[in-house]
Amino acid sequence: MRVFLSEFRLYLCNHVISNIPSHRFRLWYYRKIMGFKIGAGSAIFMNCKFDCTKGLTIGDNCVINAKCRLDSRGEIYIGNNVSLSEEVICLTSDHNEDIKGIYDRSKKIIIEDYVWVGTRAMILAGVKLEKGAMIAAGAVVTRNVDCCNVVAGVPAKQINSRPQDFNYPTNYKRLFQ
Ligand SMILES: CC(=O)SCCNC(=O)CCNC(=O)[C@H](O)C(C)(C)COP(=O)(O)OP(=O)(O)OC[C@H]1O[C@@H](n2cnc3c(N)ncnc32)[C@H](O)[C@@H]1OP(=O)(O)O
Repeated sequence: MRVFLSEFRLYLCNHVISNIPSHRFRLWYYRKIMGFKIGAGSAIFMNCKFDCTKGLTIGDNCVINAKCRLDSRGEIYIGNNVSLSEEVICLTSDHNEDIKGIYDRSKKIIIEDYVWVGTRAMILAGVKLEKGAMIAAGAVVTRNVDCCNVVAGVPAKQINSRPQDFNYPTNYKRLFQ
């Protein structure tokens, strides 16, 4: 019964709640029913998917754009003023290839303040994106990214760096999105 209720809560989250065009209602469900910690002024746009309850912390004034997948089985920590573009994937769990059979392992993802992640980028388990890092569209990030570095490609490598100017607003909400 416990497993059924837990799976049903996740089903509702990913297939019903995520389709409701109300930021306020979705945030209520994510905070109260899913147990996510979400700061003031942050928004999670429609059709985002999650792999479990709890394990997700999002700071203030962040935007998680539509169709992102946040797998918080190994915990995801997101600081303040972070922007994840559409269809970004953060994966904290995989299988340990060194052991015969299938053995799950999970590692925490940390995304610090003012990080911007481009569309369809993928952040893998154990990665830390330091303050102000920028991830190009479509990058697969397998290693930590230093403060203000811009990385692109598969696997992601540094292509540039950006100025440490963090005095800009990052949060916004759009109707019916
Ligand atoms: C919040 C929102 O929803 S915003 C909407 C979402 N927008 C996006 O996802 C767009 C993300 N933007 C990008 O990916 C951009 O390419 C940026 C910001 C990462 C880099 O832009 P710039 O600094 O102008 O880089 P620039 O275009 O000069 O390219 C530098 C090099 O990196 C390469 N490069 C740039 N972007 C990428 C990419 N996504 N993947 C692979 N290589 C890339 C370029 O080909 C170039 O290589 P070269 O020097 O060998 O020719």
